[in-house]
Amino acid sequence: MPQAIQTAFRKAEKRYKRGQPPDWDNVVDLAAAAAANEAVRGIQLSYDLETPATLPLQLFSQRRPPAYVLRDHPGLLLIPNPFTDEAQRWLARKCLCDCPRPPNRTNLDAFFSPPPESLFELATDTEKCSQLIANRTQADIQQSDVTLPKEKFYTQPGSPSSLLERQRWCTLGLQYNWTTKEYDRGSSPFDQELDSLMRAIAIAITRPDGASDPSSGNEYNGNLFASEAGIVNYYDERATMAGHVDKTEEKMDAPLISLSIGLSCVYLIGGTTRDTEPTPIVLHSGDVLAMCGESRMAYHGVPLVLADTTPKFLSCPNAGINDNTTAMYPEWHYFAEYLAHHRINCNARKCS
Ligand SMILES: O=C(O)CCC(=O)C(=O)O
Ligand SMILES: [Fe+2]
Repeated sequence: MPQAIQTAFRKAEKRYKRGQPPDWDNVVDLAAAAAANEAVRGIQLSYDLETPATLPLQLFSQRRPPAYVLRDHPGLLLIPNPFTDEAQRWLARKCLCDCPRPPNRTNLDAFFSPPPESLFELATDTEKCSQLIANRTQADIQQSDVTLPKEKFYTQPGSPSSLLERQRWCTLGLQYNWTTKEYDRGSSPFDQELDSLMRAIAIAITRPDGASDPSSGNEYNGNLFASEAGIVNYYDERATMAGHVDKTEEKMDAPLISLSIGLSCVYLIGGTTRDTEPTPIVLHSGDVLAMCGESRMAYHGVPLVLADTTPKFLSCPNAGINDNTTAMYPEWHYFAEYLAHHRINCNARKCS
């Protein structure tokens, strides 16, 4: 048996494998019993979560929402859903329509010529939904250094909805180059509204000057934060993300800020090697997770997405009927259908 199989992280991933009864012992679920769980400790945010004036809606339902750190994972900070329902709908739209389009890249770019619109918009536009998107030639694919999957799907033109099912990630801002394993400089601007949201979080989690108790494990001054690179991950109910460390950024002192929308999942946070026993956490729609300080170097992954867990204000076809988003999204039922069966994760990093 290869060594990797036996690590504590790998064993935990197997405990949450889909299709078997999950092992809920010791799972940290802040929505269920935060105070009762010894593995977590409540902390006070040092600054208010303030909606940036440039954004078209109220993002946060509280200025100082409860926040938590984990006893065994210094620097990992969790804010259970601080967002208004309207803000979650706005974020979902951003991640589905604005982010996965050129010049940002997606996992499908190696196989299909990316259209100017997002696949979600094409798949839900009654006039455009049946158009086919051209696949790349075998020569293009060989040049791009990716292995052509065995599936026949990747060798013929695809409909927007069939491609949307296989859209797994898009990159934001500086684009990660999988060949050189570095970021390409100045490749595309980071969405300004998303950046201002991420900055608002970075500021709120900053430790106050001179505080003697480094309670959050975050030493970084959030006023210096800027989202330079990021990823939007799209998970269907079967998707997982294997344990890894995000360490390609030149400097790792700034927090990595990560948001969840849609289905809940089990998230594993471990240590700097796979041999550290990870702690399983349930992440729900709207939860904010910040990997600060030493947790920035920690193994983490998503072994399980939990079906039937999307909140009604996202999965109900006429959600938001009474708020400002009605005008923005008259066709919410398309989003509702997607979000009922997917989890979206959007994360931002400062690299320099
Ligand atoms: O989906 C998540 O919560 C984790 C995503 C992640 O670790 C990454 O994109 O590097
Ligand atoms: Fe990651």
